[in-house]
Amino acid sequence: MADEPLLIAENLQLSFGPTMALEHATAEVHAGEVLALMGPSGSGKSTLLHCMAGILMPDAGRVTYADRDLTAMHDDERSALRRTEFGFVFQFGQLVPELTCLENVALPLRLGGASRRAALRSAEAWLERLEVSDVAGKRPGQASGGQGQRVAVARALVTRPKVVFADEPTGALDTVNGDRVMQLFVAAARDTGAAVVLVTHEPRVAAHSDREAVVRDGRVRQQEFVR
Ligand SMILES: Nc1ncnc2c1ncn2[C@@H]1O[C@H](COP(=O)(O)OP(=O)(O)OP(=O)(O)O)[C@@H](O)[C@H]1O
Repeated sequence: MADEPLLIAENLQLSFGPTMALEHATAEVHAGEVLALMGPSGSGKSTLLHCMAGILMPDAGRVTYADRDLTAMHDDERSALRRTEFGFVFQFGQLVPELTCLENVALPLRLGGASRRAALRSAEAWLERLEVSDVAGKRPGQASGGQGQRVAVARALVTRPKVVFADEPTGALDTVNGDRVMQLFVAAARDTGAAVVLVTHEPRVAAHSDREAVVRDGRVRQQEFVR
């Protein structure tokens, strides 16, 4: 693990009207590390993840990625950085329903300028790695929840992002399927060297991480090493 954190959130504050979602929240993740953000419902986990990913802008505080201040960038620059350096996995996959699973995984590469052939070849390899080659030609609606989440993981990793953000990635799955998705997800992320920032309520999901940070009342109350 590198000494310097890859991504640092410092003293973030963010209010939604009267609701103080983040109050001096501080967290960091190193390259290749899996960080789990735990904590009760409404404590600010998702808001913190969205700020770390440059999707939400804090009212105060700073997010630094590879020595670049995300909070000081123009929107275009931040969007470009999200597209090229970050990957995302959410609870319900958010795959494009009209495309096949294979086309869904190829899409980020196509948007990045890859040829159709190269993108599909790479997507095929990722589906195989996530053990869902059998749904390649199916639309997401024809795949099971667990298969859909594996496809979503493949789509998030296909561009080899430096950081993958996952918000309750197995929240809609049963324990067995959820565990398998987490195993495959974390193993694949470790292979590519990606850092993972993961929001979860479930200790068994967090058990796949290297480190846990507990979010309470908009602050990161405690960080502990799982391994
Ligand atoms: N877009 C929004 N508009 C208004 N309030 C919001 C918005 N997003 C979050 N909040 C509020 O901010 C607080 C933190 O929400 P957040 O979703 O970050 O918590 P969480 O820990 O991820 O919760 P959960 O585990 O239930 O998803 C909550 O009080 C929530 O109601």
